[in-house]
Amino acid sequence: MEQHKSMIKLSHYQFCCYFRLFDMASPQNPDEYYMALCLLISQDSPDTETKVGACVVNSEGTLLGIGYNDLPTGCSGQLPMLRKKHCRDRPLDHKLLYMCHAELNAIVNNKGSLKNGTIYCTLFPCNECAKLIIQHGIKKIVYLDDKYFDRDAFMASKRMLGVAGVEYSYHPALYITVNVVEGSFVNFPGGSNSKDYSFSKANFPVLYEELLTVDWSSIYSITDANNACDVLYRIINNVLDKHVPRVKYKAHYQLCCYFRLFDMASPQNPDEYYMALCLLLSEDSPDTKTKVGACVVNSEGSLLGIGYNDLPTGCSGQLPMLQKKHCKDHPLDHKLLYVCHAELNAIVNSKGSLKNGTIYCTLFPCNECAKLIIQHGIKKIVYLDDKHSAKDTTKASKRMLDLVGVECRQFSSKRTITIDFSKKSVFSSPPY
Ligand SMILES: O=c1ccn([C@H]2C[C@H](O)[C@@H](COP(=O)(O)O)O2)c(=O)[nH]1
Repeated sequence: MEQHKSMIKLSHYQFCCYFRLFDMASPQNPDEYYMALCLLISQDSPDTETKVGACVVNSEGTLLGIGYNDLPTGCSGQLPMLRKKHCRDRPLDHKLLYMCHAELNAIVNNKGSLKNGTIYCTLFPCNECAKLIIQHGIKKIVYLDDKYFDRDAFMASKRMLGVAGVEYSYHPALYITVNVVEGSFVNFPGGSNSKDYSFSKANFPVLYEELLTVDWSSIYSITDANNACDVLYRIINNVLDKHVPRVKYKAHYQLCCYFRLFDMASPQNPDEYYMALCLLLSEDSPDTKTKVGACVVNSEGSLLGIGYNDLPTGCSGQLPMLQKKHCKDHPLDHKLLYVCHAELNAIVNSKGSLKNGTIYCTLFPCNECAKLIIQHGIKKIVYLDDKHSAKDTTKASKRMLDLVGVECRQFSSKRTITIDFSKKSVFSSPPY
């Protein structure tokens, strides 16, 4: 039997495990399987310093969404991606103002319910991602790296996750040696600090056949491990495209009965109607200084989601809501680390597609909300107040929204609408 043998030392754990995707509908070791997928996904990130991958899995163990850190859809190559030290004089060019995190992208990509699901990520989620995770009902995080553990955003994240009862566990990394032997088996024997994988032709026919089509000689000649990884990555991607659906979509349309209370399918003046709703919603916010309301409407004008600024679900009364000036000595008690913005809540609450839809909000959305708005395909923002217009976060938000052509319109009206429950009526000043 002719034998072609290739030994490739992989410094990237992902390639070895990723092979398992081909023949395993329900992975024997889901943590390892999905973490390998995250690592592969992370390779697509344009961030040259920190590439992050994430995927979300529902309560039944089905993969529902994948994502990596990237600029918002439509912004690639048109926004700066600088580290803080490279833009000291130009704070508006800092990449973190614009970058959509891998976790956000995996969650936004997902089309099913994530209630009681799991998120896998190569980096521990920051506080903004933790808000999204909690609001989506995800109950477990498996992560690989925690390199920013001492930053406020990450300490706040753990604090919130702990209060909300989201479990998180560390996944140990492995280093693997790949060994391919044509004609008999594909073997992934481990060295020290690694694990053995053996794939027989009988058990893994698809993978096996595909690997035999590879010109391994081209890989023998590659001495540099990263180049070898690139070659393998391309091969795997080709095979994946043929054999494995990347994301399983699951439609989940359930409109909240609450919306029917208003009983107006197509309001005469949608902007006024939805802004009035936002103002009503904002009244429920526990933030005593700035109460914000938001709602999202799909491309056909149907109301799909509502929200106001509040602590993540399950955290009320258990996390601080202090203004910056009241927690100078305790920066970890600052409300902005924890509060889920009204826009985020409206988007997360919504149960249908927001592509080409509109978001109504009482305050101009910040950069974090703008990322969510763009990634969800929302094309119009109607806002009432722009009191934070001088902040970098608002300027960065406008820069991104402008770039991708999201229309932003300020709503104004001199009208007064009074709802009098005792008289069971609504009074409004002209013209209605
Ligand atoms: O786009 C936005 C921006 C802010 N919020 C919320 C978050 C906070 O609860 C307040 C802002 O507090 P200030 O004391 O005015 O800084 O508004 C939001 O929901 N959406």
